[in-house]
Amino acid sequence: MTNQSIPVIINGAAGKMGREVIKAVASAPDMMLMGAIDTSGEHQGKDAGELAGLSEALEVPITNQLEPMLGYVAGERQLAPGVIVDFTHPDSVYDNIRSAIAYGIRPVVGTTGLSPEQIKDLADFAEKASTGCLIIPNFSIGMVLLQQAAITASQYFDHVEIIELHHNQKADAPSGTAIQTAQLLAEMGKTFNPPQVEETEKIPGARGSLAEEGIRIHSVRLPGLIAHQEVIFGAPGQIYTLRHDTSDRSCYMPGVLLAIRKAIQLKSLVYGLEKIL
Ligand SMILES: NC(=O)C1=CN([C@@H]2O[C@H](COP(=O)(O)OP(=O)(O)OC[C@H]3O[C@@H](n4cnc5c(N)ncnc54)[C@H](OP(=O)(O)O)[C@@H]3O)[C@@H](O)[C@H]2O)C=CC1
Ligand SMILES: O=C(O)C1=N[C@H](C(=O)O)C[C@H](O)C1
Repeated sequence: MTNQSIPVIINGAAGKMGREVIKAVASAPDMMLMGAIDTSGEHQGKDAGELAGLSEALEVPITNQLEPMLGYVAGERQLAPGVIVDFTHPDSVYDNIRSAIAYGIRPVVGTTGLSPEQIKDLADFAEKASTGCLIIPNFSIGMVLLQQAAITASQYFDHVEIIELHHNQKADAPSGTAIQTAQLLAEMGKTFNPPQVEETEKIPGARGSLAEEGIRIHSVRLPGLIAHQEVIFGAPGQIYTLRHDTSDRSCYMPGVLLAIRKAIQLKSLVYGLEKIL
């Protein structure tokens, strides 16, 4: 660790993703973990390293004091610019990002559930503050590749639906990844799924949620799942299915570390891992 190391705060440190990020940051030679924030009552004061399952303590206690931590890292002028990684909850992520930018700490955000209006507002705020901010709906390289394949396929198929499948602790639906995938296809400039018949939903929601440009998203929540997505294209006589499966949350860590390194170079908001690869 040197003064050139990137100071990192993890918000949501006691959660499923937060614990993975603790391990990843602790093993990155160019980063130092300076703070571990979590509102969960049962973990206050515990050592972040021990909570994440490391054999040695990191001497970084879990605390719920976000603003004092932002102020402390912002005040460490001899260090590189600070970064806060956010894997918390859709209800708090907007305020977390605004607070971090106000202190000049760069947010790297994995938490989903932000509305397009909130993302626009945050982009304006980051631009005015000349502060880097990354909002990444999915940090896995496999999902970026799936989305690129889907963009290619969408040039040749007019019919497509998305199925996303997640563990049943997930707060938001549809997933941030499915929404982003639909947005990327919608940017191709065509309307998908022209109606073939007049449909009636006998049970509301049977046909899933209607995202941009006629693309439907179906959300499955079950114990035993982690994070999975299918993009299914159909045409007369053929089906083309793209599928990504997460079997371990460590798959997100190369993307998280890349985003932390990128965040200190940026002066505005970037949305999507594909923009920094
Ligand atoms: N972009 C990506 O690649 C990925 C994104 N995600 C997203 O990340 C988010 C977190 O996922 P996951 O780790 O599975 O969720 P968890 O519920 O396991 O972890 C979230 C943690 O944050 C805590 N928390 C909640 N609110 C706050 C707050 N305001 N301030 C600080 N801590 C808070 C929770 O405490 P408590 O339990 O007490 O509420 C919990 O410990 C979700 O939005 C998920 O969709 C997940 C995986 C990959
Ligand atoms: O909650 C999760 O687990 C995940 N959330 C993100 C999303 O909503 O897309 C990313 C990944 O699917 C895992």
